[in-house]
Amino acid sequence: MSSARGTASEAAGGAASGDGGARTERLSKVYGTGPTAVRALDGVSVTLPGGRFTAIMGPSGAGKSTLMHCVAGLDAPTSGRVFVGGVDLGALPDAKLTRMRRERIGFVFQAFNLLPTLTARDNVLLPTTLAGTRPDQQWFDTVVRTLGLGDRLGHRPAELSGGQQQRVALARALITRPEIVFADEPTGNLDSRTGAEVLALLRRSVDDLGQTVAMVTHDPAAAAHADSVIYLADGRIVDVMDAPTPDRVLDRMRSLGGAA
Ligand SMILES: Nc1ncnc2c1ncn2[C@@H]1O[C@H](COP(=O)(O)OP(=O)(O)OP(=O)(O)O)[C@@H](O)[C@H]1O
Repeated sequence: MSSARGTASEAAGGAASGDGGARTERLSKVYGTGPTAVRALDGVSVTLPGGRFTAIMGPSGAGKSTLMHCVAGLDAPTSGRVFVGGVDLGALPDAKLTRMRRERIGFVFQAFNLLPTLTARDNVLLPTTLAGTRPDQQWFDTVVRTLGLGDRLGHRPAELSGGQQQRVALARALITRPEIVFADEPTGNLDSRTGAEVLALLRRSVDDLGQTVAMVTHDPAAAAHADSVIYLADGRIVDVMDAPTPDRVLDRMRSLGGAA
């Protein structure tokens, strides 16, 4: 299965992309009050289209983490709305929001965040264990095969390389077939070759498994694995680039003053 690739205007929030993925409407987030208040997001309307891989870039303090946390339901916006899979997060009572986060949103972090006492298999299955649901064995097998984890399932995290640990974390994020997977600097702790492998697997989860991925990164080479790149500066979207290449991303980052 191959993903349909949309256009820049879709990625920027123009055209509807069905109920898959996530989108925001005039999202604002202000931290604090009075003269010291910080407007981290300033009216951001963006679509993270279903079945696509979107990178989020921008200089330090641009609002990337805040955007990701608001769309993932980890932080409440000051104003505006967030939809994940067509569901308005702001309209959900706390218990339903928690369930939504657990079952319909996947996370991959720079620090892997695996439980050290559990095997790779039990780490992957943790979201279903916590939810008290039965894992879909066929999907589990597909994810494990796609990510090349078949012969590592009995290992604990300390017995795995960094790249293998990140693959377990990605499998865990995918096990519930979430509406969207958020990856926050997922290659930040990996050497460049292992990082490239993990990025290729994120890419494959979109192309072969039909998943939706949004990744925050400072790395132009990482962003070039995405279908499109959204650039934030001072809490606003300042550009969207389709079919990014490392050179084009680097040029754009330089012009925004955020090149590493
Ligand atoms: N909890 C908070 N309280 C106050 N200000 C905050 C808080 N979190 C973030 N900010 C501010 O909001 C702005 C956006 O921060 P955010 O972490 O979203 O940026 P970022 O683009 O992810 O940066 P980086 O690339 O450095 O991680 C910054 O000015 C930051 O200082």
